[in-house]
Amino acid sequence: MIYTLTLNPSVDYIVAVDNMELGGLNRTTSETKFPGGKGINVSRVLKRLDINSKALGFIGGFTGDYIEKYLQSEGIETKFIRVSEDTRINVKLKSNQETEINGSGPCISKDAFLDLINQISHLSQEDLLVLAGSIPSTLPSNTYEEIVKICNENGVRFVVDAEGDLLKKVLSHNPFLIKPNHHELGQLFGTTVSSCEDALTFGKQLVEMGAENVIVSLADKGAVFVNKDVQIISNVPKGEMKSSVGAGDSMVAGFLSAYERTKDVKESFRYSVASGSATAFSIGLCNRDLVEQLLTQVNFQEERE
Ligand SMILES: Nc1ncnc2c1ncn2[C@@H]1O[C@H](COP(=O)(O)OP(=O)(O)OP(=O)(O)O)[C@@H](O)[C@H]1O
Ligand SMILES: O=P(O)(O)OC[C@@]1(O)O[C@H](CO)[C@@H](O)[C@@H]1O
Repeated sequence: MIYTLTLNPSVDYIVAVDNMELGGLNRTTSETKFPGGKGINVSRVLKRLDINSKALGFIGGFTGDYIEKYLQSEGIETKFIRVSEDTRINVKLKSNQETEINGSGPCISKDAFLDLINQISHLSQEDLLVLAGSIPSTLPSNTYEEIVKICNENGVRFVVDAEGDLLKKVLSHNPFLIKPNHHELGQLFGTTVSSCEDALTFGKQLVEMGAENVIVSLADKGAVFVNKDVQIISNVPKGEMKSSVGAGDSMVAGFLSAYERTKDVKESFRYSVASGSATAFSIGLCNRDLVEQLLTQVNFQEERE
């Protein structure tokens, strides 16, 4: 079973404003809301690609109720731990540019954290855990490391989609898959990554540091895949960009969905790119029809064994 863990879920409130004026009264031209948080997005896209998963994490209050009911209405199994404060609301503002305001999220008590550790301890070799997103400030900063150590003790494969130190510290524990974007990759190495060639160079280093499979996304510039056997540079499909929220998470879900079926990393990477772009071309997350339509536009420009 695939489990996704979202330590800090959100209700994503996506609003469009023409010519946003800071300090003035702005009125929306459209508004919509969805359950969010990176792991939850992975579960939602997996479901659309016909793969079941169970969503774990902390939720609270009316926003937490909204997320749980929404996921259940989509047929996604959940086993959230309740906390006393409300789950955060993240504002995604679409105007001349995309601007995001992410909340800091509820306080997580020691007991709630121990409940989570207990859940993770019950996963087994047949399971895969996706750890995605930021860690609430009330949890220790080594929370991901603590969780992946338990995974390794029990033979559970895990995927990490997180930034900076969170990602760096799990590398030596051998994640099955990581997916930094080019900014995050640059941050890790104290440099700027602006081309697919650069991304390949640093992606290879992440493999040497312990990651089994690495995808680096570079928004409209392409994407790269690296593991110990193969290095691939891919284009990304062309289309009308609607909202990039969840595009990276969709890449993780696209990869895992195809890997579950084929165990073929090249095919899984093609699905990953098509799923990322399908979400970028949608308000909300991608659907299966668009992913399959875009697959025909994913071309590997370079492939080295
Ligand atoms: N302008 C675009 N045109 C086509 N595809 C795009 C575009 N922007 C993003 N994508 C698709 O989305 C994927 C992920 O984009 P990006 O590199 O922005 O990841 P990210 O920063 O992790 O995303 P997120 O916004 O979810 O944090 C890309 O690999 C690509 O498939
Ligand atoms: O604050 P975090 O945990 O880093 O990111 C949370 C978030 O921005 O990531 C998702 C998109 O990837 C959104 O659904 C959500 O609002």
